[in-house]
Amino acid sequence: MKNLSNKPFHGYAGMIPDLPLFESLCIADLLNPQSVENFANIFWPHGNSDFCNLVKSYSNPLVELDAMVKRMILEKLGLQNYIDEFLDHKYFLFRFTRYKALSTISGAENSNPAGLNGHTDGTIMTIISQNQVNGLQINKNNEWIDVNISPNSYAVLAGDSFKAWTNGRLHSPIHRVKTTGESDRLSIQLFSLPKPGHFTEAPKELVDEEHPLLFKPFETLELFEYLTSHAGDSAPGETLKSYCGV
Ligand SMILES: O=C(O)CCC(=O)C(=O)O
Ligand SMILES: [Fe+2]
Repeated sequence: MKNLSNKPFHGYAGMIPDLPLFESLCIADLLNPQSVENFANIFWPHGNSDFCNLVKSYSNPLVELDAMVKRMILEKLGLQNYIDEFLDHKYFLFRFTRYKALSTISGAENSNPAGLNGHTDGTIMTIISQNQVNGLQINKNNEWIDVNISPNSYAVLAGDSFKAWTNGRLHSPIHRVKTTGESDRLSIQLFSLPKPGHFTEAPKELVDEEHPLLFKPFETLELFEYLTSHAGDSAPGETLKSYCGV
C-alpha cells in the first residue's frame, strides 16, 4: 500500500522534474477516524500508535484554530447566520512536506530551483507550520515578501474557495517556496476544503449592484482537477477566474 489517491492533492506528490527539492505526503480526510491509522499503516504495517497520537494531538489544535479564524472572518463580514453551516464543512487534508537542502541535489546550487512555484491554494484556508528553515514567500504588488514563521507560530492563508465564497472580499495570496539553505525545510499544511460534493456559492448578502457575483458555483475537488490539468495555462492568481469567473 502506498500514499496514493486518484483525487488531486490527496496523496504523495514529488519526483517532479521541475521541482527537484519538493516531496510531500498527505493524510486525506484527516477527521475520518480511520485516516490517520491507514496512513501510519503504510509505513508501519503493524501500526504506530505513538505516531497516530502525535498527529492527532498536533492537528486538533490546528483544526480549532481553523474554526476560530473562520468564525472571526464571518463575524467581521456580518455573516453570523452562516457560521454554523460554514464550520460544518469539515474536510481536511494534512500534508507533510519536505524541501530538500540545495546541497543534496547535484547542480541545484547553480540553477537554484524553486521549492514550489507561485500559486494560490484552491482551499478555503491553509495553515502552515514549519521547522526552523524559512522559505515561504507571499507575492504583494509583484514583490516577493519573505514569511518567516517561528517554529511555534503558523501562517494562515485564505484560499480560492474562501475568496469565491466571500465574493472577492478575501484575497487569496499568490505564494511560493524558495529555500536557500544547507538544511531541509520541513513544513506541515492543514488544508481546509468544503466537503466533497458541496458547491461553493457566495451568500446573497455579499452580492449586490456594487458587488456583482464574481464566480459561478463550483465544487472544490473539480477546481483541484482543473488546477492539476491546466497548471501553467493561466498566470498564478488567475486560475479561479479562468475556471469559474463570471
Ligand atoms: O511549505 C509551505 O510553506 C507552503 C506549501 C504550499 O504552499 C502548498 O503546499 O500549497
Ligand atoms: Fe500553497
